[in-house]
Amino acid sequence: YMNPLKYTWTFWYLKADRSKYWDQRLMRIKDFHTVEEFWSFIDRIHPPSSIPFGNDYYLFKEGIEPNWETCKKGGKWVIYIDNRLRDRLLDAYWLELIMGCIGEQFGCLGEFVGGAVVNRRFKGDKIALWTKDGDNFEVNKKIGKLIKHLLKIPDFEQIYYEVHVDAQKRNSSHYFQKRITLGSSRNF
Ligand SMILES: CN(C)c1nc(=O)c2c([nH]1)N([C@@H]1O[C@H](COP(=O)(O)OP(=O)(O)O)[C@@H](O)[C@H]1O)CN2C
Repeated sequence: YMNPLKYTWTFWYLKADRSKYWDQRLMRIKDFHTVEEFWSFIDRIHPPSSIPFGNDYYLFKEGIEPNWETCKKGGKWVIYIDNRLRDRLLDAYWLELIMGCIGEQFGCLGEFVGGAVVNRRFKGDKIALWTKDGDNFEVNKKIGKLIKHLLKIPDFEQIYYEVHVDAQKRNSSHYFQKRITLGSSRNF
């Protein structure tokens, strides 16, 4: 007897390939309806720490494509992984976050969750949780606190919320627009 998931989740993979447009590089890989299906897949693929730089993993609810167009009203909590700690933290954070998603650890706030992302980047890896309503400060703040709890991120470590509208506008002049910051700044 298989354990059904509350939602169906879809795994996407994005390969770094400068010769293709971004949306042509995003590949839908597999849907999961049960816990067993999900873990047998996750156990078989490379962990984030061993995929090439420039590649991404996405685990999103079925029907929600992991792109700004589909999620235009939304935003994302971003966790920047310190390069010195990437070998220890990247895989651990990713597993905690995807377990939190499929395991409905966000409780009634789960309906606001779109999915989880890991960006493998030479300059520094990132993990993100996309939420559906970029302007719902209360909900997003509660979700941010749950992320820190689930991933056991120390209080002083900062995580940031950015809305996709700002991410789209970002270029050399714009920096990451921190709509919400959770965590006390290091320099007290
Ligand atoms: C429909 N469409 C084009 C489009 N639709 C999208 O939804 C979308 C993009 N483009 N993205 C492109 O990737 C670059 C890196 O973002 P990054 O988040 O990987 O972060 P890095 O700067 O590589 O660390 C973004 O600057 C953007 O060019 C990202 N993205 C989500």
